[in-house]
Amino acid sequence: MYKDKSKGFFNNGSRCLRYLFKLNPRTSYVYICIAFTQSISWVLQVLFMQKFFDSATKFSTNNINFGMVLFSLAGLALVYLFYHVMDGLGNCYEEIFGLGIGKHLNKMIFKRVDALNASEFENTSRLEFINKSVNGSSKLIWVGATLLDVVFYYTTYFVFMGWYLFNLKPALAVSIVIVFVPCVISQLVRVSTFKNLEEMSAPIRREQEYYERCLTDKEYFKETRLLGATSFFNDLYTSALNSLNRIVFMAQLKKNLINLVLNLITVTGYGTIIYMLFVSVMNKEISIGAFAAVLASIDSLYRFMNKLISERLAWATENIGSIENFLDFIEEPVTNNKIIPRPENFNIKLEGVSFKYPMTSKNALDNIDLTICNKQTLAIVGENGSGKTTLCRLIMGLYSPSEGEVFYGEVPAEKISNNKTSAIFQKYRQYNMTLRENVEISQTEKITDDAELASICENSGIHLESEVYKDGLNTMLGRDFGGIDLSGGQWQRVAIARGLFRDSDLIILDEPTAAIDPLEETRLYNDFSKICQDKTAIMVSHRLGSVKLADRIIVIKEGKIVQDGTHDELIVCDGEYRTMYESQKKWYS
Ligand SMILES: Nc1ncnc2c1ncn2[C@@H]1O[C@H](COP(=O)(O)OP(=O)(O)OP(=O)(O)O)[C@@H](O)[C@H]1O
Repeated sequence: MYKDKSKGFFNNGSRCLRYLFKLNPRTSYVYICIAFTQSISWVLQVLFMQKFFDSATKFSTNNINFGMVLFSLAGLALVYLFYHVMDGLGNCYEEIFGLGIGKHLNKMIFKRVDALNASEFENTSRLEFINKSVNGSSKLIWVGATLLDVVFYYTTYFVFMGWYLFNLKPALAVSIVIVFVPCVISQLVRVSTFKNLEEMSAPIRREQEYYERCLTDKEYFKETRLLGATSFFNDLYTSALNSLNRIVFMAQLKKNLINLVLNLITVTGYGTIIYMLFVSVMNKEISIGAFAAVLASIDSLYRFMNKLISERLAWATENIGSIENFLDFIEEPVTNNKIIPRPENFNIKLEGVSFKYPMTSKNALDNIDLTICNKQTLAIVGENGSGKTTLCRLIMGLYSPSEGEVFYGEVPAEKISNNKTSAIFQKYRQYNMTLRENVEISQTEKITDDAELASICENSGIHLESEVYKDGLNTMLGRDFGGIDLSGGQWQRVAIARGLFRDSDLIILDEPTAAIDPLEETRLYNDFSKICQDKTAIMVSHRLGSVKLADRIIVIKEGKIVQDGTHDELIVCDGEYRTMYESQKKWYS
């Protein structure tokens, strides 16, 4: 949906390299120097090996003295040492290179994700694209490293070996082709086999992973056990696993049979090269040293080629697509720049606002006209799915209306910074951190003291003196790092404290008390009304007893406002509000 045509391997490869040099030029240049020097250390090994064998041969025919042999042996040893030092340095620098670029990439991706419009997360294909792009960020480093290696490491080595063999005997340069052809064929087979494998196995693997989650995931396993569905999921899991294994086995069999044939071709090629070398040395066309050096390097030549084509380039080809996603994502123009400062006192005005979720056909909100006065407390009520949460998100500027406009004063809400909006949602996060951190996270730069924090906790229904919070504000919450686990209602109070902690002129409470018992909820809403006196407050609740103190109540039905007034006004009208209130009255009497 977001990508009609791939930009191709070379185009994406050069984009990838541009980013490496842009993000951390020094690390990239050092990487190139090390790769080039590593390649030279291989080249030197071939030259010094020939030198050593030649001097040993000459010594045996009394043409040079033993000192010269020792000298060339020492040269060879030094070159080996140099090679191992460079190899170690190369391995170590690979890590540094990854970390050096990775930290900049992370910053870049966090910044880009932060600039996304919240409604983009509601579109499945957009969400899939974002996920793939985020995954592509780490791959960019290693595909970039592979491309640098191809140019500065592998090419240097192959060019030298081609030149060296050609100088010895032009026909020997053919050996490069002999090792190259089977590698390429094997790679082509591998790519097509594994592409098919991926296409066939991806849906089965997703199924299998899902059944595994149903059996083992923290969020599923209790209900799975309670339902007695363990063996049901076990059977589904095993059947998916068997299907997957069958497909993988057939693909592996095909790949290995083809590899076997190609290896036979390579062995035949080796035999030919050795025969050519033997004939050349017998005819005195090449020296014994050159014979030994070529013989020793043929194997490394094959390993080099195999690693380059079957591992490095194969991996790069497989992953270039996700890198393209990542780069496209990073380079997209950012549309939701909240650049206009927030006005001091403002009314919130919705003019003809409609909103439709991506990939749906019906408006979730339909032609809403509403003005919320500065410092007013507005309650939104209505049955499930009527549009309350959607309305809150539009008011906050998290979503842009499909039609109409939301204004803060005279300015569209989506253009205004929401640094002074606080929101407590029905689906809140449970952070595995201390109680203090869980609360302060809503405004980390705010300087506060324990007394203020304790009072916010108290207003949110967190009783610090209770047994639960043994270390007071420093009590670790959540099981992941050895903290205590709280009940749903207790976690909800922590989320409320988080929302109240943030300095705000607009606070939105979207059913933050659903897990709290009705009596406690009524108490909390009374407290909210006091706390929210100097700010605009929007509250959503299904329990009408809790919101009747609000300055104004609107009733939403099927995306439209059907009633608007105070509790006293609405209760005397024959309408939705009274019907809902009457049906709940028994809870409060
Ligand atoms: N992410 C989404 N994608 C598509 N449709 C959605 C999405 N979220 C909500 N909707 C639809 O929009 C409509 C309004 O949903 P909304 O969550 O605003 O209702 P609500 O009044 O807050 O419901 P509840 O009281 O159950 O929380 C519903 O019909 C719902 O199915």
